[in-house]
Amino acid sequence: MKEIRFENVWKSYGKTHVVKGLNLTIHPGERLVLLGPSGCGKSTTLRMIAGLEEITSGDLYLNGVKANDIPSGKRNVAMVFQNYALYPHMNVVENITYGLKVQKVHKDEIQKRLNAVLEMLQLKGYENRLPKDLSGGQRQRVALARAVVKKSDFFLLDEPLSNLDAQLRVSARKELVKIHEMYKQTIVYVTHDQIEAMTIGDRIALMNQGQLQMVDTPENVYNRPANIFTAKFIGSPPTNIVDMDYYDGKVMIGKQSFLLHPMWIRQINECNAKTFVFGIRPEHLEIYKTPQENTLKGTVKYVENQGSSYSIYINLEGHEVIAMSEKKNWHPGEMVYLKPKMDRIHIFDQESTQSIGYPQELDLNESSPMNHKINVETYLS
Ligand SMILES: Nc1ncnc2c1ncn2[C@@H]1O[C@H](COP(=O)(O)OP(=O)(O)OP(=O)(O)O)[C@@H](O)[C@H]1O
Repeated sequence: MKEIRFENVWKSYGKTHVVKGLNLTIHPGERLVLLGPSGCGKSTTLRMIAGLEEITSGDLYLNGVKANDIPSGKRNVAMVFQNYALYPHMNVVENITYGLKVQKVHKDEIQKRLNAVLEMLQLKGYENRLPKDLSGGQRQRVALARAVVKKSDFFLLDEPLSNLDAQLRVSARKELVKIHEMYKQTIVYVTHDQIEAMTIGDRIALMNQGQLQMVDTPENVYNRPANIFTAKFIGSPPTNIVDMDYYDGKVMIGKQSFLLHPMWIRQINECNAKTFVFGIRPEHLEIYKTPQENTLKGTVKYVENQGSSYSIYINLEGHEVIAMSEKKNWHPGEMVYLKPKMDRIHIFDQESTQSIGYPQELDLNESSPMNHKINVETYLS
């Protein structure tokens, strides 16, 4: 079955609660990424699955069996750590096969698994090298290989790529996906890197301060963030979040306002929130040099080169917001006109910080995060 289930799990050190009431089911064979800022409890959660941390209260089920008290060695898990934790005095082959020998796996079977994994992770030719004579990328592949040969139901990885440079990370991510397609283990992958989370995860579980914020596909986490924290954490530069008032079909920001599409007016009327916060991603905030219909006026503060585009930092009624542009010709002090793409806005309940939800008409899930399918601009003309 290969399922992992947390039921109201708490982990506390004295009076410090580092995981708070976790309810989460990780489906058989999926790649779930635990994402969140430093110290939010990701590693602790992973270590509880591995049996390396005791659970303070609540229940953990592995394959439907309560596992709170099952010792680590009997949990059928393989784990890869950030620092690889290779045995320094053993060569590549010894590192990879040590665990299997301890488990008394037959030597023909060990050889078979070893050959397969050396091939898959491009370690042929390095069999007799000690870890100190390998590059960071090769060490990381040995650590992956050592975990893979165990053929465990659960494959747990704690920031396994963080010591690699950007290029090696990309190829290592591909290798990991390849391994998963071959062995179909249930993978739990800890990272604080949202790009890694987006590319590796079937689903992302975003944590903050010991609490789960949202669990969903990368597309939904990007397109329909459940709360302000998620909207700000996912995406770079982060989502613009601005206090707003709602009045007569309009979003009021300071002294300015813009008209909402009827689908959003309905959404607001049907929700229970009384006060609101407005959100728009920089890539969904159109920027113009001349006045347009239904735009907000702001002043450019400064421009940052992002390589393929520019981030324009703008003063909007005393709030700093960011818009993106492919062009460089924006200048500090210049007046600009901003138009939020109506099918890309986010509205949150100010009190709970949760999203008020998304109009039924919006169907962004099938599109890539940068595309938007429906054209709602026409209602303004
Ligand atoms: N043995 C311990 N005693 C007290 N506090 C601890 C202990 N181990 C971890 N913590 C605290 O628990 C919190 C969660 O730690 P954890 O390592 O799970 O975070 P993380 O999200 O994996 O962070 P990072 O990305 O920095 O590794 C942190 O604030 C940490 O300081």
